[in-house]
Amino acid sequence: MSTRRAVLIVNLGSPASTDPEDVREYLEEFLGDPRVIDLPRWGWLRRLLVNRLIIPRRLQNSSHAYAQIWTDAGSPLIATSRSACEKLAQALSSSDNGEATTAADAGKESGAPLVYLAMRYGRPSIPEVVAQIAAAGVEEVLIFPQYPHYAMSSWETVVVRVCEAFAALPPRAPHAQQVRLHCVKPFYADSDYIEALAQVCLPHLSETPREAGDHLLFSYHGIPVRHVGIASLRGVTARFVEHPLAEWTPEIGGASGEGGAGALSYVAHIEQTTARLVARLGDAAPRHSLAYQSRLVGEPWLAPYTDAELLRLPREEGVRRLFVLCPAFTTDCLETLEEIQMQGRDAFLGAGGTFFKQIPCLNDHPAYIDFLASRVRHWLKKDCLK
Ligand SMILES: C=CC1=C(C)c2cc3[nH]c(cc4nc(cc5[nH]c(cc1n2)c(C)c5CCC(=O)O)C(CCC(=O)O)=C4C)c(C)c3C=C
Ligand SMILES: [Fe+2]
Ligand SMILES: [Fe+2]
Repeated sequence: MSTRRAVLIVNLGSPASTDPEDVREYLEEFLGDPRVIDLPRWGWLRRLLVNRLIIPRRLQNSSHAYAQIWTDAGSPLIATSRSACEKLAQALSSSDNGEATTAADAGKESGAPLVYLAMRYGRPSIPEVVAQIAAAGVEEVLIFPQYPHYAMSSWETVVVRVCEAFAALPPRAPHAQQVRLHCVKPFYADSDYIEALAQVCLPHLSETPREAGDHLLFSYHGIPVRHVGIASLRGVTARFVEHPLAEWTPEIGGASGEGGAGALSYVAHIEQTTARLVARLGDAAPRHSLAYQSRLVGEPWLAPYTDAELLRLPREEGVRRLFVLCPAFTTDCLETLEEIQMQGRDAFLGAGGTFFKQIPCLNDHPAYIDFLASRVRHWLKKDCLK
């Protein structure tokens, strides 16, 4: 009998609704994650700071921002992630490696890998989806965090939470103790990922004739400067030693550079994505620069800041027409649809710009589905850890 396999796609997640109480619950889970807000070290003091100071100050603005982007299908991030999962399952089912089915078809017997979707915060939660995976008798799981770049607050917290959820399954859960976990590493330089970005960008860049003041801004989600190079294995149990984090342990905390000492550097990953995409776009890309968005107050975050750049570029660099690409987000979400597409556009046009285009994220674009399917096929061929 063939091994039962599943792919677990994990994205960040959204509140259940734009109601301030749902947004509060979501932010409490998100900002209560010690890999997101890691100071102060004492849990009780951190919870006090997050729940009594940070969240009350953000709640009204966050709920309003979510209301601006909410659709009939709910959160764009969740709806788009669902669509990408369905398309991935379809793509795999037409491949040579057997058929894949979405988790909704799990009752039907087949040797095919199942495709599951979970959110790091909110629902469908990682523990509930992990319980479904165990109940389906799955023996091998490919964790696929939807983050191209390593950060403790994104890729790592997803992987650790999945490991914790498997470890917490009751011992009698079917196959709970035998499930083998593998994981897709941050894919910042993967040629299929870069190609997918190029396929999304090119039509937008060529939509209008090129002009002298054109500029392409790469806007990545920021993190506190202090987080660069931090990685923590807390929560990854010895049972999951096949996990690539174990393979990377000696490299954690190193300097920048690919593959060697800086394998977990967010900034090194971002520079690689930018350089490779610019090389791929060639003459199709106008002048470009890089900035970091979505910072919280309280300590220095990676700079330059996108909001400041949106004012500086027209005022000091003579930029008139701006394209903004956000490659840290695989799915359009609050940070692209509201912060860039709404607030960013207003700021840039108000500062003298004449044209503003937010290039969509990869979402469920066929080239992104090709990339997802290609990573899964590598795993099915058992060479995912090479
Ligand atoms: C792309 C990777 C992400 C990293 C790294 C990241 C780090 C990080 N984020 C916060 C605080 C917030 N982020 C918020 C929204 C948000 N963040 C990401 C991705 C990354 N965050 C996404 C995809 C989203 C959008 C979710 C959606 O529902 O559409 C928010 C909530 C919105 C708000 O109130 O502004 C907060 C807060 C920190 C502190 C951090 C690293 C330390
Ligand atoms: Fe964030
Ligand atoms: Fe934001």
